[in-house]
Amino acid sequence: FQSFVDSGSRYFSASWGGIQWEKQVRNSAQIHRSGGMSVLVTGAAGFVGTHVSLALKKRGDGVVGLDNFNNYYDPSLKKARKSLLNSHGILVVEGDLNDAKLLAKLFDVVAFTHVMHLAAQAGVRYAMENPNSYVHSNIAGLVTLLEICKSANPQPAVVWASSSSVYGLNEKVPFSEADRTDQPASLYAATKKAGEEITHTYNHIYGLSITGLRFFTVYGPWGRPDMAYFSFTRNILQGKPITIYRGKNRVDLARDFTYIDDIVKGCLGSLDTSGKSTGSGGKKKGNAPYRIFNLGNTSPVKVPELVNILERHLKVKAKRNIVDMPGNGDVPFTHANISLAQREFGYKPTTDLQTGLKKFVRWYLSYYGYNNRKGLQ
Ligand SMILES: NC(=O)c1ccc[n+]([C@@H]2O[C@H](COP(=O)([O-])OP(=O)(O)OC[C@H]3O[C@@H](n4cnc5c(N)ncnc54)[C@H](O)[C@@H]3O)[C@@H](O)[C@H]2O)c1
Ligand SMILES: O=C(O)[C@H]1O[C@H](OP(=O)(O)OP(=O)(O)OC[C@H]2O[C@@H](n3ccc(=O)[nH]c3=O)[C@H](O)[C@@H]2O)[C@H](O)[C@@H](O)[C@@H]1O
Repeated sequence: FQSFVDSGSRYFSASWGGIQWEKQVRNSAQIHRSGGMSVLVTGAAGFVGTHVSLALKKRGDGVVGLDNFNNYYDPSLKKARKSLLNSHGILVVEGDLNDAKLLAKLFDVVAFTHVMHLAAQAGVRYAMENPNSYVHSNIAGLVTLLEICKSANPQPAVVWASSSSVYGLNEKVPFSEADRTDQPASLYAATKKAGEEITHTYNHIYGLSITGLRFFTVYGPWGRPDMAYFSFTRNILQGKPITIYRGKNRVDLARDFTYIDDIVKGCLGSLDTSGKSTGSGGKKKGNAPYRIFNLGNTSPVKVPELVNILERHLKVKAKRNIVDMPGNGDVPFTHANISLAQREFGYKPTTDLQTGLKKFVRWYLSYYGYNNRKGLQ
């Protein structure tokens, strides 16, 4: 097959199909532990997708990845993550969520027990530049995927990434799952909130087991170059200034930065407790779980403090340019109440920002070849 799909910002082609391809898909989905699961991981070449795929494979679950390798940020980093996954026996199929034929084919080849849906247009501020990419991946792509899941026989359980940004202008802290989420501050947040409601209808009408995870600003090795901790590191090392946003009345912005390994544990815990979908072939036969969990660190840190920590690890002073928050969709602070996830599957983050950034910096220096330069070890 040759499929041509609109990935939001460009057209590209991806080859799939054929006996050889099907064999590769089946091999990758093979389960190597009793009671294991076969998981379709969307966004597998992304930051979180790579880590979750590796963790699933490591414990003996079958994993097939899907990613469109779009150019929102450097696709060569996505290709490098794909190579890492390949070296662990994980196939990443190149294709778009909106390619219903490809998705149907994947479900023909493998009876996936679970879908870990992480593919999305991420990033809060980019929504002002390219709003349609959010509609394409986070709304249209989500519906295409759910349509396939609903009709699959057996139906998989779906665990997917929502976002802490759904709390929007909510001022009650810490953020709890029962709090208001009807005042989004960005189109990104609005599409994630829409995702929570769209998935609810598929749970209600078709009996799909749904778990939405509200991740709080995730960071770590193999991370996303568009995020502050990553772009600050790049600029500090290159001697370029960094821009630090400041809130109303000169109040520092703060985030509940959460280390990737803690997020991975939360994803696996969610998959393990997701229960079963109850429908088959598009018909509901009983009620299935619909759950939403915060996955944060419960320990917010101000952005200037994030920069202090990076300076210490990099042993380089940042050139700080402090400006008022430009009304670009950012919220002033985030802070997760994680008691629900703690109760349901023992979620307990263990990595503080200092420790997590050390691991990130070590990876960054090695990946970008800084290790042989003086003063950076
Ligand atoms: N990293 C965070 O801080 C954070 C916080 C909250 C929520 N999230 C959510 O978690 C998920 C993973 O985020 P991430 O940080 O790994 O982002 P990421 O951009 O690194 O990963 C997403 C991957 O999805 C792929 N993708 C995008 N649109 C696609 C489409 N239409 N079809 C197929 N593939 C597509 C991209 O190529 C990318 O590799 C996303 O849903 C994101 O919105 C992330
Ligand atoms: O938790 C979430 O739901 C969101 O977390 C991050 O969004 P954000 O918290 O904005 O993460 P960064 O882009 O890394 O920004 C972190 C902080 O640094 C600030 N910042 C960012 C960029 C910059 O140049 N300067 C700056 O001060 C931001 O205002 C924010 O307070 C991810 O980018 C989103 O995809 C995700 O959905």
